[in-house]
Amino acid sequence: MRLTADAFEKLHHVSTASLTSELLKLGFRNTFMKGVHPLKKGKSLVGYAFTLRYIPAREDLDLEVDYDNLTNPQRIAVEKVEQDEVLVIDARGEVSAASLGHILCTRLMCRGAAGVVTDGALRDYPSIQELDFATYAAGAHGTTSSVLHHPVDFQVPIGCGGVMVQPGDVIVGDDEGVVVIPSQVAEEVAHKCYDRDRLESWIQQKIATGVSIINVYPPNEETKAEYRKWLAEQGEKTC
Ligand SMILES: O=C([O-])CC(=O)C(=O)O
Ligand SMILES: [Mg+2]
Repeated sequence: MRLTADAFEKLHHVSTASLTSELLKLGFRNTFMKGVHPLKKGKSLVGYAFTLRYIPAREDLDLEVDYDNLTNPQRIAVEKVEQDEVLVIDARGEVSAASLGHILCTRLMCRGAAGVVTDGALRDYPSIQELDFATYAAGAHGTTSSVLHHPVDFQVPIGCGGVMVQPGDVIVGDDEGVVVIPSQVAEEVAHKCYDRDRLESWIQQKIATGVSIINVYPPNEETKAEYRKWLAEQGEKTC
């Protein structure tokens, strides 16, 4: 299920914190990945999950140093990720070897991918930071993936940072971290969250002038009316 262009764009302008609150209202409590951080601050991420699952490596199967692009699920996945998709890797939170590195990130960027998210590590970390590409990881490690990880399949449900990710779920990242939005609610959540963030930034500006949180955060009917008036003055349609 794909988002409207409007909803996709709005998700670039909402915070992951706000998204977790909107998802909580719908009953989703576990949506924010633990321990997964942006390599590049100020680069937001919005895209559709393309999942890749790693299991622990074993010496008889994972001794390859020259990965076979035709048989290795990691390499096959990299050549399948499409425009606006995010490669989300289940690395079991293991950061003692990389999930992938600079060249594979570059290939994904050139394929039009929106970004890479792993709950493991990335290698070539300083070079990846130089790319104009949204990348999120739990750490940096110079060692190649096959020492620790056996890529086993892709486009299956996975866990990443302690959160379930289904292929096609909407992934949103900001400087705080990464949120997973179940695809069936993503359109609704995008619009509600955008409206919520506008209201909250108006409230924050009001609180910064020294007024009490009482009746303002959360807003009572009077404060809501004041906000609607302000929105109308901005020439915006009210929500
Ligand atoms: O061999 C690897 O782990 C991948 C790698 O360094 C890269 O993508 O640049
Ligand atoms: Mg490399």
